[in-house]
Amino acid sequence: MSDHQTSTVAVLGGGKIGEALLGGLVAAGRDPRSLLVVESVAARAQELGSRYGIGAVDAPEAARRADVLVVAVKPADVPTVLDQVRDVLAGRAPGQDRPTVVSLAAGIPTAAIEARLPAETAVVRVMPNTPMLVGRAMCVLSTGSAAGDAELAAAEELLAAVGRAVRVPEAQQDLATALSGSGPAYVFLLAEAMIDAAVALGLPRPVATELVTATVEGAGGLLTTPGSDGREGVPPHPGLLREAVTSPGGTTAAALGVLEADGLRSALARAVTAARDRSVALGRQYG
Ligand SMILES: NC(=O)C1=CN([C@@H]2O[C@H](COP(=O)(O)OP(=O)(O)OC[C@H]3O[C@@H](n4cnc5c(N)ncnc54)[C@H](O)[C@@H]3O)[C@@H](O)[C@H]2O)C=CC1
Ligand SMILES: O=C(O)[C@@H]1CCC=N1
Repeated sequence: MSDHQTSTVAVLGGGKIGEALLGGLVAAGRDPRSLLVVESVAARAQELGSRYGIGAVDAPEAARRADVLVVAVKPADVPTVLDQVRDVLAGRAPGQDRPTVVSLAAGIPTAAIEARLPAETAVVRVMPNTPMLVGRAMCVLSTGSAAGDAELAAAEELLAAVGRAVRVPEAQQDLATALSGSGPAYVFLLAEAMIDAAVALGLPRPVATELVTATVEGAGGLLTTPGSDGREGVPPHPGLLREAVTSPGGTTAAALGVLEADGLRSALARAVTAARDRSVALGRQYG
């Protein structure tokens, strides 16, 4: 990969996560002329072009021009899209010239991607999440067999522009997918349910929405601010933050009693397990 200021990043698949990456990079100040999108729905490619000033090309052209080739299609479409770039990649020498392939696809192991590409292609598997669009991504990275420190560091640097990036052993990727990849949806469902509950009790929807979204943002701020639970040198503990809200005999205790009795905690445990298992199954099916 060449220097990040001049490198070309091509995204294969301009859907929800492709847009989150492209839009997030542009919002972070990256020159849109260094970004390309490959999108099979022409109207969608046009939409991304007018929204972010990004050029649309076909897959072989992307493979010719890219320093980083991002795979952002559904797991079922990964084999097709890799087949579309394989011959061009084979014509570029591994190492400095051949692009690093960064896959965002849930469940698909690096070994399965490598098997569809020319030998020695550097592959980095990443599980991002949609807050990338607003520079608040959690990206979890692992390397394939041909990706060295340089490729991993370059991928990390690219993704650090749109949020946080951490390395994990690939064996942890399915669980990371269930936590941070799918996790925003759990929070959105919680927010939606809280808003609907308040509306049912008579609060106007715009007021309920403002109260809930500010509460989620504020709670996130406490969870991520060192020392917010009164302790120094360790990350804030969610349980201590929750205790601080819960007055003896008060309103929060009344609410938490219902949530515990209705099994919220065990439902979340089963939900994360189901997401992890689905990630493993996607890898078996399409990897
Ligand atoms: N949506 C999310 O929150 C996250 C998604 N992912 C992963 O990102 C990948 C994409 O997911 P989404 O963006 O949600 O899906 P999506 O369906 O919104 O986007 C996929 C896009 O790829 C396009 N496409 C399909 N085949 C193509 C081809 N051969 N050439 C060019 N374009 C093609 C489709 O037209 C579509 O616009 C999946 O593998 C998913 O597991 C990972 C983390 C989070
Ligand atoms: O639902 C999915 O399969 C993708 C992966 C993580 C978030 N969305």
